[in-house]
Amino acid sequence: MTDITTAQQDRVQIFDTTLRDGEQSPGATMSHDEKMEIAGLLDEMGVDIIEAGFPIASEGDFAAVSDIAKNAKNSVICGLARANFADIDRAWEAVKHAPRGRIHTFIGTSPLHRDITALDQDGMVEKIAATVSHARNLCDDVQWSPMDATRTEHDYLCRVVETAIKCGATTINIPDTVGYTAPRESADLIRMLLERVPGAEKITFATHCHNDLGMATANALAAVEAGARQIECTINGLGERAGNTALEEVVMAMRVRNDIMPYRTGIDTTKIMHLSRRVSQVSGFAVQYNKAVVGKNAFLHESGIHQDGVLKNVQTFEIMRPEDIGLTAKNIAMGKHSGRAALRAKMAELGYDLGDNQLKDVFVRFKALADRKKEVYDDDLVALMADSSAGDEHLKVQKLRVVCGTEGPQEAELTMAVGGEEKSIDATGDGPVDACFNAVKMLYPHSAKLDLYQVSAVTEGTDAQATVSVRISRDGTVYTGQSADTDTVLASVKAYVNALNRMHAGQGRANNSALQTSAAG
Ligand SMILES: CC(=O)SCCNC(=O)CCNC(=O)[C@H](O)C(C)(C)COP(=O)(O)OP(=O)(O)OC[C@H]1O[C@@H](n2cnc3c(N)ncnc32)[C@H](O)[C@@H]1OP(=O)(O)O
Ligand SMILES: CC(C)C(=O)C(=O)O
Repeated sequence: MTDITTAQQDRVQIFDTTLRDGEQSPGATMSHDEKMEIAGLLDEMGVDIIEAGFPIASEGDFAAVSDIAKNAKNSVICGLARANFADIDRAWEAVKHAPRGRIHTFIGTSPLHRDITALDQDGMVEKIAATVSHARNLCDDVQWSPMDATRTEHDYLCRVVETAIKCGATTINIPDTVGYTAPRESADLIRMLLERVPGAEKITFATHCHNDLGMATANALAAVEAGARQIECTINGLGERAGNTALEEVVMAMRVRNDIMPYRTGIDTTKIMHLSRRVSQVSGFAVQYNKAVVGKNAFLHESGIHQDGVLKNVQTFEIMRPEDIGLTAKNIAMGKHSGRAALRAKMAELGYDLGDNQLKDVFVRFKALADRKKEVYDDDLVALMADSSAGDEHLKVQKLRVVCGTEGPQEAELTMAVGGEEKSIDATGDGPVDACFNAVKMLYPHSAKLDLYQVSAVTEGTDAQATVSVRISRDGTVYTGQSADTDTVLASVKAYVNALNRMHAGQGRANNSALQTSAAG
């Protein structure tokens, strides 16, 4: 017979905040549709709680959280709120549509944050009592966070946590807001709260770590060992500054080292790779090659001794099986002679369930790519999917010819459909990309500013595809575009046009422009 108490004690809830804290990374904007897609994938993967946004922040955030709540299947949908009634009411308005909704309210409790909100210790306790009670009157599932908990005096932290529990909080999250703590201290803090706070045994403690000193994963796991039973994390560790605890890292650590960390999650780990790729694509944040679990090199072996070992027994240099995170065995080689059945099967391996119409479109583009490239790798196909665009776009690149080289100025001849009307222009610039962007702007005059232009090679070789991310902004709203092609200049123009199409369709996000501080002053 299963020991139910032990089983429950071993279960760690995964709270994903890619769509809230992750999206707070400067520049990591996601459109409404992209958020819906990512939330659907997180729900399917078995994430227990999805923090879908900060509903009072903007109409766009409110709409995203409401729509995600309406479409939720298994996950609890959570909205963030500051310690005031207006934020809490707005969060409830958004999450109440979910089969299970949660309000997450917070306030900074450390001396630095008490100064900012101009509250003394007693005043803050009163505010916490009033706001947590208000949230609990609206919703049965209330999470409360003392922001900057790891720099809050212990006695005061115990007092505020006790207040929140008494007023109805069901989860208490202990954030290491600035990535300041270290593993032993992270564990000691949770242990101290469990020992000292009356009622602590009735609620779930959560851990929310940032990676400023590279310790977010270690700190989260240490908190779990001490009794926390919810980890807050993001896909690829996306998040403010150096990011949050990476979901894939904590989940795989508990799975691979279950001998010393005997905890369970509800995550279907085979969905990790697909989510990692999609979040990277939609946020425009590339995953570093040597990133734990999901980096391009995580299962690659180049040096002879390692290759020899892996060939004789893969466990010599691999502690996880690639298929456990959804990296498929490459037994279907894709090339110009492949047909639709193989493409559909390969795409399914990569996590894309293609309907008949989508397969038709992707197949045409796959064949065009296979004609230009000797081998079509999995990453090429993923890039091809990122390049999928709707047929009814306002701007469409039709023809492009570029002259570049040592004899400047570089020139671009561009033909583009603008609202269905074909237009052509010649333009010059400082380099081929500049010439092309100038041509686009002459055919479609606009006042948007180019904030980011980023190119990365998808695979190796001179025939590799380039993926290009472009970010533009206008009147405080940010629009992103992506494209991939073996022709880097064409990929650049298509990514730019993709961002402009989103601007035309009003699919942007308010720009909480990043403040940057520098040690140099
Ligand atoms: C650690 C974290 O990740 S916390 C979440 C951070 N995320 C974000 O801030 C993203 C979304 N934020 C936004 O869109 C905006 O900041 C808004 C809409 C929430 C607020 O915008 P504004 O009203 O213009 O306020 P602004 O951003 O300038 O300042 C924040 C205000 O909230 C107050 N505040 C901050 N945290 C809290 C809190 N937990 N409870 C109550 N008040 C708070 C600040 O003291 C400040 O108040 P003030 O305007 O009276 O000085
Ligand atoms: C809102 C809180 C939980 C937060 O994001 C932090 O403190 O980092």
